[in-house]
Amino acid sequence: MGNFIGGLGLPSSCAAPAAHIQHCFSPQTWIEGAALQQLGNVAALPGVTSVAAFPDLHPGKYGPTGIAVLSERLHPQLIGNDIGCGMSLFELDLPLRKLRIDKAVECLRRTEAEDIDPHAALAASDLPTDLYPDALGTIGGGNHFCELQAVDQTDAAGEGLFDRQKLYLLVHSGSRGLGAFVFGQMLDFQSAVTAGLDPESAAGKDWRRQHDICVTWASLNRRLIAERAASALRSEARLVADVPHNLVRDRADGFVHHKGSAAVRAGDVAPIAGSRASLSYVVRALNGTGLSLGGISHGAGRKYDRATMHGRAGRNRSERDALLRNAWGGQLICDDRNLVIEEAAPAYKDAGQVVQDLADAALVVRLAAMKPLVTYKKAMEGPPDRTRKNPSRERMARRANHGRD
Ligand SMILES: Nc1nc2c(ncn2[C@@H]2O[C@H](COP(=O)(O)O)[C@@H](O)[C@H]2O)c(=O)[nH]1
Ligand SMILES: [Mn+2]
Repeated sequence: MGNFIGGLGLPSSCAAPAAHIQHCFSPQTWIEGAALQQLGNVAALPGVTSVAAFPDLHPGKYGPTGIAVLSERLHPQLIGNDIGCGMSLFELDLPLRKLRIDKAVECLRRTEAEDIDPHAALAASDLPTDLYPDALGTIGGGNHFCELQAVDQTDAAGEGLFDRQKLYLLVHSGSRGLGAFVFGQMLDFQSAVTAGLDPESAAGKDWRRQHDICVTWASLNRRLIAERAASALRSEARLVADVPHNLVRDRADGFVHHKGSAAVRAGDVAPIAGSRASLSYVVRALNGTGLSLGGISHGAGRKYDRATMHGRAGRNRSERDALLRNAWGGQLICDDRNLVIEEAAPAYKDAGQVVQDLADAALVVRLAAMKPLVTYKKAMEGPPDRTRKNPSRERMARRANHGRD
């Protein structure tokens, strides 16, 4: 067996003819060489027939982020552990003029303490009521967030859709420990890592069934986070858009794997996140997405990895203090000093350029630019502890191994 390359687990000796790669970004966009190498590896995976790469493309642990991949086989490794991760945008029935940022910070800090009934929510979503109930309505670590936003600018195509007097919530989260558990099981199954899964095999069907559960759970999670945040702000949240970016979708000619690419259909409204100290955008997907495998960017994408950021930002106390505020008077809630640095705005590409590239490729039309007012980020979490006893995890394992009970 050959060497493993690019973190993809693809043996270098299985050199299949690489699939066509559609580059949906301009020369102005920063793309790391390592990401392009990983992209080439993806195109050579068994069963892969077409790949689209978006301007937020950057290297990842198991392959690049910012891609859509059409394949006749299922490749769980392309999706990774945060199955169903996505961005959801909500409008709050709270006027911007009433906002006191310091007060909102205190309220949003209590987001995860707000009362919810996870069992009832799971039942209403046709999910088992014991499926990671304690994790529901929680943001998770890393670059997941819950952010209070206001409209900075509306574009002609977005006129009437966004209210400059209102507040909005952008929630980025996924399937938490549930997705990590499903992916962890897959990593134990080495052949899936290298060759992917036959969708008709028992293992393929099993992963797909668990994947679908994770996608539903993750969407519910974002909704409950928004409900909690809205309740902490004494307000109600109305869903504007819920767009997952780590999942598989069916097509007549195979399976489209979205890894860090928003899964859209023409006409859909989708958020494209920037950073906590730069603008995020809302776009409408155009017919051109038929040619990009139904994918567009969901964020700006990383420019610098976490380790590199420690030499670039927050090098002294005043720099670190400055990282807690932004140009719109916005504030960051984050108790993890490392995360404050690793997630600083310069860690990310320019979301404005990302949107411009997508518009130039006739994939989207811009609707609005949104400014960050309060961003809530949670401390980084370690890798999932797969040995700890957890009743709902064990039930999930039983389901995975023996089918539905
Ligand atoms: N508005 C904000 N956007 C943010 C923040 N932190 C990160 N980001 C953007 O989200 C995506 C998430 O990428 P993923 O690969 O983890 O799904 C990232 O590309 C950034 O552009 C934030 O605090 N606020
Ligand atoms: Mn994500």
